[in-house]
This record gives sequence, C-alpha cells and structure tokens, in this order.
Amino acid sequence: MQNWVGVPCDRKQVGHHYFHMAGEKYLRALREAADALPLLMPSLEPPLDYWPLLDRLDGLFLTGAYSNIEPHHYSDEASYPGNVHDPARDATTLSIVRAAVERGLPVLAVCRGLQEVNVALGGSLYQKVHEAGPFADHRENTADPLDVQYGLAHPVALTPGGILARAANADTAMVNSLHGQGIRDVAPSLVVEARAPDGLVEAVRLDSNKQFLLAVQWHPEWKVLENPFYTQIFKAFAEAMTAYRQHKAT
Ligand SMILES: N[C@@H](CCC(=O)NCCCC(=O)O)C(=O)O
Repeated sequence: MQNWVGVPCDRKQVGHHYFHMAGEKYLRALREAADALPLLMPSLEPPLDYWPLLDRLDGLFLTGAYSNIEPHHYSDEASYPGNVHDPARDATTLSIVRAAVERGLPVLAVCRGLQEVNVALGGSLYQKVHEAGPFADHRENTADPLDVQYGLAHPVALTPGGILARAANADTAMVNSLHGQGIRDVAPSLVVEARAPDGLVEAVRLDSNKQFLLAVQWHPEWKVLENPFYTQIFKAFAEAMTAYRQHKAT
C-alpha cells in the first residue's frame, strides 16, 4: 500500500489572485524516492482544522520556500525591510508540526521546513546567518544556473548513531546550500543530526526513538535519485511511514 503524505502549501499571489502551491520537485521526490502519495494541504487564514485529516495520513512533509517565518514566532526582533513572509503558511505549519509530534506522525522537513520544525517546538532562528558571528554565507548565487545553485556546496559532519549517519553510512556527507536563515537555539525536544564546518546546525531530529522526525537545512529532493545519500533520506522517511501505518492498523 502507498503511504499518504500531507504537504502544507505556500500561499502566493499570482496576478490578482492567491494560490496554494508546493514545488513540484518535492512532490516528485516523494513519489519517486519514497513511493508516497503527496496530498497538498492549503494554508488558509485562519488555518483549516487538519486534525481529522492527520488521522488518515502516514506522514507530513514540509517543503522549502523563499519566504521566511515571521520573527515574532521566535523572538522580539523586528523583521528587516524587504523580508518576504507567508503568515498563512506559518499559521498552518507551526500548528501542524505540534499536532504531528503529539500523535507520533513521521515528519520530514526541508530548508524552511527545518526552520518551522525548530520554531514550532520552541527554538529560534538567525534572520541573517551571514551577518551572525562566525558563519559563512549559506546563500545560493541566484545568477548561477539551477544545477550550480543546487549543486554540492559544503560538507556536513553527521552525528554518530543518528539517522543521517546511517543513511550516508559515513560520518560526513556533501550537501547543497540555499538559505539565508538558520537555527540559532535548537528547540528543547530536538537534537543535532548534522553541522556545517562553520558550526551552523544543518539538521535535527526528535530526541526520542519513538518517532521519526528529521529536518534538514539542505535540499535532498534535488535530483534525489542521482544522489545515494539524498535517496536514503527519503527511503528512511518511507520506512518510518510504513511502520507507522502498519502500527495504526493493529
Ligand atoms: N527562506 C528561508 C528558507 C530557504 C528555502 O527554503 N529555500 C527554498 C527555495 C525554493 C525551493 O527550492 O523550494 C531561508 O532563506 O533561510
């Protein structure tokens, strides 16, 4: 049986109207590397009541997005001028992450998704990693061709015994890098799964062996089947969803 994965949408204006959308590369990766059925979840405001749907899902997947979480969700700092926000997505994802954790639903989160997981569970973010202390600039050069933007950019050190060290079968891996924000304080219920050479937290998991929740700052969905490490991340998510579905049925 195929696993059903909920994918919260971005809310974006196209022309005169608002649309609810998710990037196709994420949906394809879920189908091709996790053999899952992705189901889009609109981000209306106020948020829809997704509690009954969560009973039917086998997993939750949080995509990346160009928008940034509004800082009032994690600090009293003002947002900087020109910062792009999506308050409808914030309202949807922050509550769904907490609901998913409450019920043990497997979660895989990418880039903005990692930032949402950390904020939903009580952590905080740097609004501009490249202006915060010792960190490198983790942003892509938007003038580069896409294959360069999403190409391997730096190594990450993987926590021994973690989900990612198992997926890579190694203690380091190369990843891409396309983000301006990043984790400042790790949420109390999360542990670090990977760090960049400058010390920035690049991946976290739930500090409990009872539930699969993995969040990564890079983009494993990019050409997922061409990169064995990226493929294994989606396979680990698929295995967790199957185990969860089978347990639900008993
Ligand atoms: N805006 C945040 C998150 C970055 C991110 O998720 N980028 C994704 C871009 C589009 C895509 O590939 O889906 C930040 O800058 O930190």
